[in-house]
This record gives sequence, structure tokens and C-alpha cells, in this order.
Amino acid sequence: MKKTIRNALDDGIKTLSSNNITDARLDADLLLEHVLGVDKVYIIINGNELIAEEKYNIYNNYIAQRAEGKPLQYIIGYQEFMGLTFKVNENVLIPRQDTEVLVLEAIKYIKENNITNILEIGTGTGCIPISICYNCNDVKATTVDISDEALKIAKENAIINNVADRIQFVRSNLFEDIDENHDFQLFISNPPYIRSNDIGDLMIEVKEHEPIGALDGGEDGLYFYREISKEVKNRTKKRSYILYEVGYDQSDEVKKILNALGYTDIKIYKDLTGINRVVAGAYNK
Ligand SMILES: C[S@@+](CC[C@H](N)C(=O)[O-])C[C@H]1O[C@@H](n2cnc3c(N)ncnc32)[C@H](O)[C@@H]1O
Repeated sequence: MKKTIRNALDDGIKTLSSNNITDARLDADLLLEHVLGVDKVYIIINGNELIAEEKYNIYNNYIAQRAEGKPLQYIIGYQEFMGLTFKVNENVLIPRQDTEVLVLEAIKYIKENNITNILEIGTGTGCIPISICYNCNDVKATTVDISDEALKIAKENAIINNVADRIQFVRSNLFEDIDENHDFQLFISNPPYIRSNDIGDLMIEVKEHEPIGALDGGEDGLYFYREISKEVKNRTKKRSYILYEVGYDQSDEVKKILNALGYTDIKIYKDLTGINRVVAGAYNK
């Protein structure tokens, strides 16, 4: 039976709603825009046009995947972050809007302190070093991940966003394969920070689709903050800055970790919803 664009959209919304997908209308609309290669306005204006059977079948397939809890971004294959486009798949965490606060604060530190050399731990899509390099022409970044699959996507994203010549991608367990002679002036990380026991309570989209290695922060969620903060001290040549994204209830604990290790100028920055999201500090040798 021939369907119009409007019929297809209504079918999609109905299926997603009956499967308790929170943003059923928005997601059905975005998937249809993606399949047809058009924008929202086109769908509103041309709702009575017939949809080609082949497109309708693809759309239904996408709707079925979304109904089962697969995140929209993994279906369409990309996510916007800091105004740039990042390719995603199930080997990488989908970049979150909260992380833009971390990047924006890092850009301020970089500009105020004439920083040119940074290290990121846990690159995922590469969204952090790529958007920093995109906005700071003098910066060179090194970024590591323990996942080869993540590094593959991150390299592709650096090429897509024209900063591949300023980013070195290294497969490394934390700092293990990073040369100790590097003089990094700023260290940045959005590490895995969910408590191991809380992983089961996450939304189905996250716990069944996003990579566990990007989420699990150990028993108390703070494993990576402790390990990275200790090693940044060893790697600091003169003075360095450290910036972390933290979980909604972790800023005080991360501040304590930095304090105990002798970091100074510890600051906390909030995200757009008022939650303490970034903890920053400085270390002097
Ligand atoms: C929370 S994700 C952050 C991804 C990306 N930076 C972002 O903000 O969207 C953490 C990343 O750390 C990586 N990772 C986990 N353990 C690691 C380790 N021991 N050494 C290096 N990277 C690690 C994961 O593979 C994952 O890509």
C-alpha cells in the first residue's frame, strides 16, 4: 500500500511511543529526515507526497532499531558536537552536550596561558582534541585510547574536521605508551566515571549499546581520576593544567583527590543545567 510522508511519520511516532521511547516524535522525525535527505520544513510542507517504497522500508527498519533502544546517533551514524560533525558507532561513546563545557573551559585555559601542547586521555570519537584543535590554531594534541576501534573512528573524525595534521593518536593504556619527555602543558580527560555497580541502572540506550569500557569507572567511579592525577604530576615539567569532566555527584571527591596530591588553583565549573561538571587544577614542579 502506498504511503505518504505524513503517514510514514505517524506510523514511526506510533511505534516509538508504544515502545516507550521518550522523544518518539522528535526521533521519528529525525530518522525520516535522514532517510529522505531533507529537513523538517520539507516534511511539513510535503507531507502529502508519496514516499518511495524502498525509502519507506529503510525508514521502518530504522524505526524498529530505535524501538529496541538503539540510540538514534548509532542509527544515523553521526552526532553534532561544538558545531562539528562526528562519526559514531557502537565502539565509541556518543559525544554529550555536557562535554562541551569541558572543551569550552579548556579553550579558555589554552588561550589565557598560551598553551600549545596538550594530552587527552580516552579519546572515543576524538571530539575533545578535535574541537580544541579546530578552535585553537596553535595547539598540537596527543590523544590516547585503549580501544583500537575508537582510535580508528577518532582518526576519521580528525580528517573530516581538517585537523588530522595536528593530532597524534596513540593506542595506550593511560600513559603507558606516551614518551616521558613530552612537555604537555594541559592534560584533559572525560574518563569512564560510572560506579561499576550503577551500570545496570543506566538507561537501556546506554547500558546495552554504548561501550562498557567507556563507562566503568571502577568500584567508586573515581579510579581514572586517581590514576591520571598521580601520573600528571610525574609528567609535569614546570607547570601544567588538568581539566576533568566529572559525574553529577563527583566534583567534591575529585577536588579532594587533586588537593591531596598538591594541585593548586582548583576550580569547579557548572554545565548548562547547573550541575558541577568540570574540575580543573594546576600543578607546579
Ligand atoms: C567516557 S569515554 C570519553 C570519550 C570522549 N573523550 C568523549 O568525551 O566523548 C572514555 C574513553 O576512555 C577510554 N579508555 C578506557 N580505559 C582506558 C585506558 N585504560 N586507557 C586509555 N583509554 C581508556 C574508553 O575506550 C573511552 O573511549
